[in-house]
Amino acid sequence: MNELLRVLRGITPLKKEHQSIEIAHLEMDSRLVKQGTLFFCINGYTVDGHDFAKQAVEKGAVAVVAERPLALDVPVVIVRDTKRAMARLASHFYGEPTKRLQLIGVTGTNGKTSVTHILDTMFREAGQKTGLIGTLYTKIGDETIETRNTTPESLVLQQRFASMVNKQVETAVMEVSSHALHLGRVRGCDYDIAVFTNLTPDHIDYHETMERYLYAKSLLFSQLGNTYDGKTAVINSDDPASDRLIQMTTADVVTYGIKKQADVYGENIKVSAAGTRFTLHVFGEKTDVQLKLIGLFNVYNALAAAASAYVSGLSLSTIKASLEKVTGVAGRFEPVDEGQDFTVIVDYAHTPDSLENVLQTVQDFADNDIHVVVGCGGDRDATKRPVMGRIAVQYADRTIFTSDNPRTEDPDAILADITEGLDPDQYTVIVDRKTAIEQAIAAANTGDIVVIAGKGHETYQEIGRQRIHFDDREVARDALKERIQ
Ligand SMILES: CC(=O)N[C@H]1[C@@H](OP(=O)(O)OP(=O)(O)OC[C@H]2O[C@@H](n3ccc(=O)[nH]c3=O)[C@H](O)[C@@H]2O)O[C@H](CO)[C@@H](O)[C@@H]1O[C@H](C)C(=O)N[C@@H](C)C(=O)N[C@H](CCC(=O)O)C(=O)O
Ligand SMILES: Nc1ncnc2c1ncn2[C@@H]1O[C@H](COP(=O)(O)OP(=O)(O)OP(=O)(O)O)[C@@H](O)[C@H]1O
Ligand SMILES: N[C@H](CCC[C@H](N)C(=O)O)C(=O)O
Ligand SMILES: [Mg+2]
Repeated sequence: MNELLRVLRGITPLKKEHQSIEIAHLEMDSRLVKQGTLFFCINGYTVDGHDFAKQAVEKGAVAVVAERPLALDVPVVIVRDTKRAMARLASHFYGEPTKRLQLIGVTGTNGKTSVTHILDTMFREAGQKTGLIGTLYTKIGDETIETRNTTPESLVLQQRFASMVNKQVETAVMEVSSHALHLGRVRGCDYDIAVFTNLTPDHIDYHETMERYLYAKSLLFSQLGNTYDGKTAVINSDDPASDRLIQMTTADVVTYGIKKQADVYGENIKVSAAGTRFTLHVFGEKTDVQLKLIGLFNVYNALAAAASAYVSGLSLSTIKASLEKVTGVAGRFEPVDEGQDFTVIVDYAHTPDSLENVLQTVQDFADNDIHVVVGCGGDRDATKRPVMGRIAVQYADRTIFTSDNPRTEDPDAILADITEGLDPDQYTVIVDRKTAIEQAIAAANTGDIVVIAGKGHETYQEIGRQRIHFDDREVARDALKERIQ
């Protein structure tokens, strides 16, 4: 244990008889403790991990890291911040795995899942074994592991990276949420490339102001390092936050965009229902690209990925080939097709900006009416609700407001926030999401587009503290079959 703890500064030296204690595992959840574990007491939002230290010891913890003295039969190492100590010890315990991989972190309000998947396709196309950590899952090569958070806690992260190193992964791509940055989950991650997609209102419940939200995002760029050692920040120069983020890092900066001058840019963009065409310019070279992905926002995602891949040494021909190969990510602009004569799209838009982007895209090629089914999650940023309400009715010919994941909030109260200030003639409220989707599909005519927004890939609905099975795509498919019969 002495060897492990030596990386921590400012702790009381271990007693001699404790120095040789063998640490076989690190754990922050008492329920998962095994014999030989070093247990970290984390004071969380719901409970205080210090209250579970005794249980951890009963289950086999041989030492505990805590923020205050605890009466236990095992040594208690006192630190100022257990989360910080946990990140430090985890990266050391697992052999600093991120120094042995190319690590790319992607942050921003929207597009993280999309960009990480495009990058994953690119590195695979280049013949590399890849790892991916994000909203949908963690992937190591072709093995998929379920995850609860978009960006897991440091302990889990370092363990996953170690597993990637063991399995000869060369490049790992991960989504880095603002929560993770603020809570220090990614301390100890040695990023080679940090990517910024965009910053628009979301998570104000957590960060309180846009300024603090931006500050949290900027931590990824300050974390890139203070030395000129081949690290690169890849920044969307069309986003107003770009200057601030560029200032936060001394790493090399590569910009991408469409509107302003950038190192990597797209032009001649043509969006259609079949895909998106554009000319990709990368540091003076150019090539035409035919994306299967739809929408201007996906050009941004493609540019972010292209710039990062190019920086890491992939050729323009590999970049082009993989961009053309990328199919949609689950729940992102995902069509549900049962042979009907109108279009149904399930999309994870759960922020004002993403909803507007998706509806704008749909409007650009819609021949007939646009129907939208949308709601907002409970126990989450309430300020986005009326804004999303206004956006929906602005673009749609027929809007049904419904429940997303109400969680512990009253669904009617969430819907009242969404519809605040709207003309009641512009929308219908159907609290039950299944009924809302069924009605939207029943009302669609030839050539219409039905957008079901907010839950994308999610296969559950959280009502109260319960999670029930729910999948927008399944419900839509059943409704389509019913209609066709
Ligand atoms: C607000 C928040 O971020 N909460 C995270 C936090 O939970 P918490 O603070 O409530 O934890 P807690 O239940 O109080 O437990 C405290 C400690 O006691 C321990 N414990 C608890 C019970 C027990 O019996 N024994 C025990 O030892 C726990 O293991 C933990 O170490 O720590 C957990 C473990 O890391 C996270 O899973 C959890 O994320 C929850 C699920 C969450 O919803 N987080 C959201 C806000 C979030 O982080 N979202 C971003 C994506 C956002 C986006 O961009 O879309 C993400 O990265 O996922
Ligand atoms: N670059 C972009 N700009 C704006 N909107 C986007 C962009 N890319 C995707 N979107 C929209 O945002 C939704 C979420 O996209 P994606 O899952 O890639 O983002 P994310 O940042 O991973 O989100 P989350 O923070 O919830 O994990 C998509 O379904 C689409 O509607
Ligand atoms: N990671 C996002 C996902 C939101 C998805 C939406 N369906 C909701 O439940 O609000 C969040 O936790 O804010
Ligand atoms: Mg995501």
